[in-house]
Order: sequence, then structure tokens, then C-alpha cells
Amino acid sequence: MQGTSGPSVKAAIIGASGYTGAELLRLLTLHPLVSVVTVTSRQFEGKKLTDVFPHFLKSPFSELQFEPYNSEKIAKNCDVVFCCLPHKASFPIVKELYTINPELKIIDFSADFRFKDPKTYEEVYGVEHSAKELFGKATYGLPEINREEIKRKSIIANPGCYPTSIILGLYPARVKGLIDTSFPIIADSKSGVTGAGRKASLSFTFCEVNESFKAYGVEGHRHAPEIAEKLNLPAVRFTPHLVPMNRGILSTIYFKTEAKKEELQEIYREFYKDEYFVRVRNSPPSTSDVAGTNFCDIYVTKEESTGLAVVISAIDNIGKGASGQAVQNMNIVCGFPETTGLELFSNWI
Ligand SMILES: NC(=O)C1=CN([C@@H]2O[C@H](COP(=O)(O)OP(=O)(O)OC[C@H]3O[C@@H](n4cnc5c(N)ncnc54)[C@H](OP(=O)(O)O)[C@@H]3O)[C@@H](O)[C@H]2O)C=CC1
Ligand SMILES: CC(=O)N[C@@H](CCC(=O)OP(=O)(O)O)C(=O)O
Repeated sequence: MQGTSGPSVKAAIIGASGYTGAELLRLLTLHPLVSVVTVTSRQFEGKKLTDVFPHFLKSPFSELQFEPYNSEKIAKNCDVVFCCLPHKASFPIVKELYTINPELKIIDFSADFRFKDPKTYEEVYGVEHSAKELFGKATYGLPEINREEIKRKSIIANPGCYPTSIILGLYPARVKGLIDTSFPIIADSKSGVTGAGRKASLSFTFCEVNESFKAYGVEGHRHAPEIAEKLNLPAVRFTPHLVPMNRGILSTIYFKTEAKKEELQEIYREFYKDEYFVRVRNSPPSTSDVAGTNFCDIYVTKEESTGLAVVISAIDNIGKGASGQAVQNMNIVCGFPETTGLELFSNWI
């Protein structure tokens, strides 16, 4: 880490031309302790950041230029690297950076180090993992359930956006043994279109998405095993949906429980009382309550006639679901107050 006056940490963002990279830059404009020194992109190599993203004119990063990825330069000049690349593209880069500089703190947005065992990754993602030896250096970056591990590790595997909303929505009940696991646990999630990334693809063009709403991944989505592993459950029935909005995930989660509604509500409130980024609500949240923020808003209730608890969990997929969570993780690994740069509230309207 650098000196004590002004920004103390130098950061690089690899894959900064995508949605999570751009959101991360936006959040870091407000971070007093971080200076972004390198942003990489293949398509925009050599272009000024503000030619691609004019909304950063007059920001602290307005002089940055997109560079090609250079492992030596990044690993030797930076303290923290945010790797905003797709799955499978990420692990070779994480391996290269870690090999050059094992002191580096690497926050990986992809799924490449999210599972406990590389075998599970290979089964779910259908590709061989060629950096298996790094799993011991990596941990799952969901601070509310794994903060102490995050402090000790070099590679932080930022969770998937859907798993963030669902795991936080189920965790208190699971930890307290209130979920009757002899019945299926059902999570039905709706995501904004930024969840699919910025790359051009027919299914995400305006007319394909606007004024419509569809389920996908119905036969099985790669996030279901991630959710099940982190909650130590054999399975979770997960169905994602794409909704015509830019940002946000709303998950509706059902589980069977003997607990009464008031007991559940009290347990959730107590469980998250010291977690700044989880707000246990008195009414069902909407995605607009959390847009642009690092909050996860949760409402829990119970229907006595069916014995089902219903949890509604809202996040911004590129906030708490990706870039906000990455800043939270960086704050933890760098020893900064966890909320630094993240005390932001939604535009709401
Ligand atoms: N969007 C979301 O809501 C969330 C995303 N994530 C994860 O974060 C990561 C980034 O997602 P997102 O920003 O949405 O994706 P985008 O597609 O918007 O951006 C990814 C960036 O990575 C670069 N890139 C793509 N392929 C490669 C490659 N093979 N090698 C090197 N660079 C590459 C591209 O830049 P260029 O072509 O200019 O080099 C691109 O800008 C992914 O792993 C995603 O799964 C996690 C949680 C939520
Ligand atoms: C709407 C949409 O397409 N969403 C993505 C999830 C994005 C995400 O956060 O997940 P990862 O980090 O694991 O990619 C999907 O279903 O694949």
C-alpha cells in the first residue's frame, strides 16, 4: 500500500469497458482511499476513458486511457486488481497476476473461484480449470456470511448477482435451522438486462426485451449449485426471469417452516442488525429502492395456511450484485471501514 496522504491504494480494472467495470469506476469516483491507475479493454485500447464513457468527464478518472492488458505492469504497480471478465477468461489472468505478485489483492467478478472445489466448477461450467492450485488462496466474497475469511485471502471470488440476493434472503433462517429441508426451497428471481453484460446479442436488443417478460434457464441455471453450496443445501429450485429494466434483481423465495411469522421477522432483524448493507424491511422492497446502491433489502413473512415462509429480496445486480460488493470486499481486504465510498442511496425515481 502507498503513503497515508491522499489515496492509499492503487487499483487496476481489467475489462473496464463492460457494465460492471463502468459501475465500479462510478463507485470509485467517491472512494477517498483508492486511485484507479489502469483500465484495460481490447476493443477500446488506446482510447480515452471519456471518449467511451463521456459521463466520466470531470471525474477523478477523466485522464485515464484504455490500455491493453499487461500482467507485469499491473501486478507490479498495483495493490488491488478488479477482474471484470467473463467466466473462463478470468482464471488464466488471475493465475498470471498472482504468480507475478502473490501480495496482490485480486477481486474476481467471474465464477471461476466461487466454488469450494474446482471439480464442482468444472461440472457446472463445462470447462477444465487450469488454476486449481489457487483455490486455497481464494474465498467467496459475500461479506455478510464470510467476512473473516475474506480478511485472510488474496483472491476474492465476488458472488453471482442472483446468489447474492437469494443467499442473503435465506441465510438467517438456514443458520437458525428454521428451514424444513424435507420440502423444496423455491427461488424465483427477476433481473434487469444489465445482468447479461454489455456485449451485443440478439436476445438482449431493445425490441426483444422491451414490453415483455420471460423465464430462462428453466431446466437448470449455473447459479443454482452456487446457491446450494453456500447454504449447505442439497438443492434449490431456482428460476431466473428477464424483465425490461436496466438494473435490479427481485427474488421471491419460499420455504417450509414451523416458525411463526413474528418469530421469523424478529430473527431476520436481529441477524442483520449490525450489517449496514442489509436492510430488513417492514414491507416488500422494490428494485428502485436499491438501484445504484450496495443495499440488499429484505422482507420476510409467513403464510400459516400453507406453512410457507416468503422472503422478498431486492438488490441492484451491478451494485450489491457485483461492483458495490467488490468495493465492499476491497474495503475489507485493505482494512478500510467497510462502508467507505458506498454510503449511497437510490435515485428511487
Ligand atoms: N452484469 C452483472 O449484473 C453481473 C456480472 N457479473 C460478472 O462480472 C463479470 C463482468 O460482467 P459484465 O461487466 O456484465 O460483462 P460485460 O460483457 O459488460 O463486460 C466484460 C468485459 O470483459 C472484456 N472481455 C470479454 N471477453 C474477454 C476475454 N475473453 N478476454 C479478455 N477480456 C474480455 C470486454 O472488454 P473488451 O472486449 O473491451 O476487452 C468486456 O467489456 C462477468 O464474469 C459476469 O458474469 C457478476 C455479477 C453481476
Ligand atoms: C440477466 C442475465 O443474463 N443474468 C446472468 C447472470 C449474471 C451474473 O451475475 O452472474 P455471473 O456473475 O455468475 O455471470 C445470467 O443469467 O447468466
